[in-house]
Amino acid sequence: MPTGLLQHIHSPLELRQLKLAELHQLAQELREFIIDIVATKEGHLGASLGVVELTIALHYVFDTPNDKLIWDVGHQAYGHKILTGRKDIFHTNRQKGGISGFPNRSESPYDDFGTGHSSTSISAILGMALASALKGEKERQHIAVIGDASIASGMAFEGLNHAGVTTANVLIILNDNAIGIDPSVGALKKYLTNVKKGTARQENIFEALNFNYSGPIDGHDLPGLIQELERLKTIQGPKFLHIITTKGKGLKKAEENQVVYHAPGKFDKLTGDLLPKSSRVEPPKYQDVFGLSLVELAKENRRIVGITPAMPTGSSLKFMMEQIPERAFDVGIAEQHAVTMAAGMAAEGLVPFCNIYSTFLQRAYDQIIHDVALQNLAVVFCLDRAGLVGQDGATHHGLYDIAYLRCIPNLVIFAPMNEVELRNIMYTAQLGLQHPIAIRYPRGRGVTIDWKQKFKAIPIGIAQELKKGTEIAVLSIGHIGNMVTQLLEARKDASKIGHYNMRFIKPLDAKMLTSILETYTHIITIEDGCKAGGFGSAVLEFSNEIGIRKPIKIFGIEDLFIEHGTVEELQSLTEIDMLSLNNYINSILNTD
Ligand SMILES: Cc1ncc(C[n+]2csc(CCOP(=O)(O)OP(=O)(O)O)c2C)c(N)n1
Ligand SMILES: CC(=O)[C@@H](O)[C@H](O)COP(=O)(O)O
Ligand SMILES: [Mg+2]
Repeated sequence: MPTGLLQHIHSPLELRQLKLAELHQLAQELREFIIDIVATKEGHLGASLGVVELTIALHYVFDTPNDKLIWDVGHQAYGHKILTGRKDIFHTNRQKGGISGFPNRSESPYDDFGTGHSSTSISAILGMALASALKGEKERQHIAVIGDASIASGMAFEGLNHAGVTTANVLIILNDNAIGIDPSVGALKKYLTNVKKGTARQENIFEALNFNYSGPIDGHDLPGLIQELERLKTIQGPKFLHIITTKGKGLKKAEENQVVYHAPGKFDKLTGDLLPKSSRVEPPKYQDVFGLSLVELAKENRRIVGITPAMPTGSSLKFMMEQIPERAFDVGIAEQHAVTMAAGMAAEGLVPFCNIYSTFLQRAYDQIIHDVALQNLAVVFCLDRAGLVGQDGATHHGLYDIAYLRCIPNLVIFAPMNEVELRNIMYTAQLGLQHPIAIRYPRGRGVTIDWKQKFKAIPIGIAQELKKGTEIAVLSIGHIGNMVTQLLEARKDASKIGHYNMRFIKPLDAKMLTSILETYTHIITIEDGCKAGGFGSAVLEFSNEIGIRKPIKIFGIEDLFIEHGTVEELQSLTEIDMLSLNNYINSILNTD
């Protein structure tokens, strides 16, 4: 429980009663409180620690929630949540049934706009400012806080480009800590560094875009920040404040290792030391199987290139960036650019492995269709974090990729059941595939300790019969198939149940599916993706088309957004878990 000044703050109203001289103490208490909770409950640490002073200053100066405030990405909004009435429930952050790790309109009137994906804040705040103007609410202030990595994204530029020719009352605050999750990249990063050093040769970009620019100023100097925000409050039209902060500020370890402490897991709140992980030998993370296998393949095949939009660590493309830097590209938070750049490379005969989290690829949909699939360019999409991702929740689950990709002509879609299949499909994809391919795999670990086996090609469109049965066929796609295997191993009547690892969502294995539909009385499909338009849907369509109709039960995610929790909790909530599958099988076989 917080003590001191923080214990009395239940909303910004109480914050505004404090004297300026007391705010420094409040900042210290807020930092300690964030560290205290995140140390045991986990979450995004560095970004929130870096904006403690800014958060206090914004709620001190502006009339929130009447004035509008948007946090880009929203992973830095822990202080905001704590100061706006959620201090007592902050320990439920990212837990099932608890508050979200990101701003969420349904959670608080202070969360003006839901975020999670980056670079949306400028467009959203401009929309709100234009709406205020149309409604005659002339006094209302509109503020967006955006990081240096997020502002480099195309969508942020689109917002700036428009805002600059309006008279909208917006204040864009660039929180420049020179890092995203990994170090920021690109020409804009260089430009911002030059501005900070006073050596920028060009006219100020933001002034050129018609913003009233101020800064750079020290984002940890509370009195200075407050003074500047008070001044900007009196200026009408588009304004831009550039502040410099340190990610992880106030926890030495987090300042020193900003990549790890972006989201460090559990740590000692006093020393900052990460808590030791289990010493058990575990299967590798899928992301590492991708990253390490890509290096192996790229050493043999010089046409292979790797691409990540700002996730070298999360995707493990960092291994290739370290070992073969000339062929591995971090393009910044620029999913659309990443996809079209991959298309360009494929057009020139390279084999681009474009690794994008399933949820972030949503942003590059037209690029997949128009730039890749329509021209049948052999880009290899590696979709990490496909399926339920856990505590990041609704903004980050990768539940839609099967549905949004399945309708695109030319595209092959594959989901590995384990690490060996991931390696083998990567191997297959660089052998001269004539089509683009999407390979979807989940967050977390696989199932195979001995995963580094010799590469073997996987024939395109061929599924795998894992086990024959007599009555029910379970058709699984991807990693969730391991849960089916486990269940069948535990059932005494397993001889009645067949299990098929379908591997390809597209093209479906028509021969095997036909034989399954002819042989079994009941079909079950299971996937960690949305039901609508998903893998089960594809099986239903197929059965309808060939005119062999059997009862087909689809296990997948209903037409609802799924909040946060552990993956296991969410699987059970969405009934794609072992118990639900077991119960359904019992209901068919009349057993319990
Ligand atoms: C569209 C999109 N792509 C990637 C991400 C993953 N991501 C989350 S935070 C982040 C870095 C943000 O850096 P910055 O804007 O500088 O904020 P900071 O963490 O430094 O406060 C990235 C790449 C995302 N949330 N949204
Ligand atoms: C805020 C954000 O979008 C990322 O930090 C995301 O939480 C990363 O997810 P992983 O932990 O799965 O890499
Ligand atoms: Mg940053």
